[in-house]
Amino acid sequence: MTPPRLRRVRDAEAVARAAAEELVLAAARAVAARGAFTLALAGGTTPRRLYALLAAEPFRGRVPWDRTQVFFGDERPVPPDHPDSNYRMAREALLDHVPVAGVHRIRGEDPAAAERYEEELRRWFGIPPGGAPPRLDLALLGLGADGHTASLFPGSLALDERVRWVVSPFVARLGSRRTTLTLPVLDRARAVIFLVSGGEKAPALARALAPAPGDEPLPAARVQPAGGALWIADHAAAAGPGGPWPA
Ligand SMILES: O=C1O[C@H](COP(=O)(O)O)[C@@H](O)[C@H](O)[C@H]1O
Repeated sequence: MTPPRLRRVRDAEAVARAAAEELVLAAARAVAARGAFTLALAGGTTPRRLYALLAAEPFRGRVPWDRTQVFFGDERPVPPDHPDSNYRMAREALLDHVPVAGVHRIRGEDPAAAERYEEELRRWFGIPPGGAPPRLDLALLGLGADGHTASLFPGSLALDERVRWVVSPFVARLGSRRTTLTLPVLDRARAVIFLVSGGEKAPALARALAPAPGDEPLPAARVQPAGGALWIADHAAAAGPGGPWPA
């Protein structure tokens, strides 16, 4: 397994900028190799700045949007216009402003959201029943202060899912259902980038990158793509105990 890499940058703005540069490179590589760029967006608070940066020059002009297919890592159980919707956040910050080739939202409001999204992935990637999970070119992820990523929360049975690509676990601490890509899909991604900003994330980041012996791995640390995940964190988030981490 390739170990995770950590890039420490000054602040939330620098996290967004570094991630945008990585995204431009991943997109160029994907389009050169396969003619399309498949991207999974993260929800939550941290990636909004990245999306806003990508929607404006110079980044807007550096991404081959007309070859970009946008997917989502997770979604709340709400309709697309709800203030909690990951899709709405991404649409307002980015998708309304760039000419993407395709947007594949998770229908969080639909009780069959997971089955429908798995079918959508299967159809778009042209994978027959029983085939291996899709290989996204880039999956963007966040880190919750509790160590969750996408909607894979600590203690969730969804973390042990090996067959389904998308599941809708009930998250007891939220008292609601979430829909999320599973580890088999996230681990197949050609590149995975975690965006982490703010001191409240420092203990989780430290535990994810440098777990104490015998520590139960946090959900975010269980994402282990073949090429190793890149963690981009600001100084406040990277100030936790346990370093030095692989850089
Ligand atoms: O990967 C993700 O992480 C977040 C945690 O995000 P935060 O920046 O709001 O703390 C998660 O809740 C989100 O839905 C997800 O895609």
